Amino acid sequence: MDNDVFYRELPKVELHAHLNGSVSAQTIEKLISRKPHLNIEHSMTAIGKGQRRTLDECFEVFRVIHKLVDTEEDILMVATDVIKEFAADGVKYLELRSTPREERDTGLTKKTYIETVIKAIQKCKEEGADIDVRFLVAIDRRNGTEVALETVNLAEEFMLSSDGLVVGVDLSGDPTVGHGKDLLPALQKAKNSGLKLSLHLSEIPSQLDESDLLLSLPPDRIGHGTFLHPEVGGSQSLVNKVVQKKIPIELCLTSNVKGNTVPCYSKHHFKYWYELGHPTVICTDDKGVFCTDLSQEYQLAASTFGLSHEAVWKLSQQAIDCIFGPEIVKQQLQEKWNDLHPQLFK
Ligand SMILES: CC(C)=CCNc1ncnc2c1ncn2[C@@H]1O[C@H](COP(=O)(O)O)[C@@H](O)[C@H]1O
Ligand SMILES: [Zn+2]
Repeated sequence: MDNDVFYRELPKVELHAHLNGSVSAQTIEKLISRKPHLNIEHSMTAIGKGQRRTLDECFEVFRVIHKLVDTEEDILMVATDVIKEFAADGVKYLELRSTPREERDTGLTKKTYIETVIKAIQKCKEEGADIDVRFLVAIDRRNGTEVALETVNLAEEFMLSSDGLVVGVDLSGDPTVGHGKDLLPALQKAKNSGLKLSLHLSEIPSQLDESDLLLSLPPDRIGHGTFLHPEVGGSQSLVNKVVQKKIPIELCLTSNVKGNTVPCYSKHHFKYWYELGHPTVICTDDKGVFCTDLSQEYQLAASTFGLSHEAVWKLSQQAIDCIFGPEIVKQQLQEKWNDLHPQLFK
């Protein structure tokens, strides 16, 4: 089997995808044609092959995309397109995350924002897309304690009313802004109410105290964890906590290389955690902004670290254990993987 075909056909689980960072070039074109007066060009919303940016520049890209995605219609289209693209890439289970924005930015209340994403998930299901999609409501760390609490309250409400679609909360946003200690009460509240937590942790150096504090919750999954281990200025005690609590880490290779927090693919911390035998899940982060998809990320991990097709299969299958969806969904996915195995390894 052709290598590209193998990676596309490989059934995959995507657990770390920010909605507005996942918007494809085709969808951006549609948005630009809806809003020509904004004078936005596609080069302003994506970081191409071989290009790298500072973190600040990356976050500027999100501001541009947010200008393009500012009505209910836009959000519905963007979410629908993103879900269908993941499905076309062989993703069988997706946890999408997105930050409900302030009403002044979108004309939508935060509640309607979440409802619109849920509507897109339901629409894709009705249209028969072969993908199970769940939603994590995101907290932008720069907005502080009160907004975080407001977001958690909404997530709690939707956890009960969305028929199991809202499963958790994400903590993300510019890691150089704000401190986790201000968000701890909101995150603790979310956890107490049964929401799962996926937290961006140690995405930049010198966040040891914050990481230590947030690990005490503990989170159910970690996003990036780039600077947790001692080889890059983290600490053995942080690593021990993550290992003892078996907290899965979501790893996004291209995002970290293009965002300049990792010097090159071969120095990516995938190697460190994979060799420890710790649960790691390959993810895209922002497939639109970083011009990638999940098949490509698996392929890059395999070619960089010399993984066989069998090892890659195992990696994608082990991701099932890390989902926030219920046990029954894990079983269904295991069955799907078992059914598809002979096709890929004939
Ligand atoms: C800068 C860089 C290398 C990005 C990748 N690493 C990231 N780190 C933290 N937060 C992120 C990252 N990528 C996306 N986000 C969050 O996701 C948002 C975009 O998706 P959404 O509007 O929540 O639907 C961004 O505004 C930001 O809050
Ligand atoms: Zn992220």
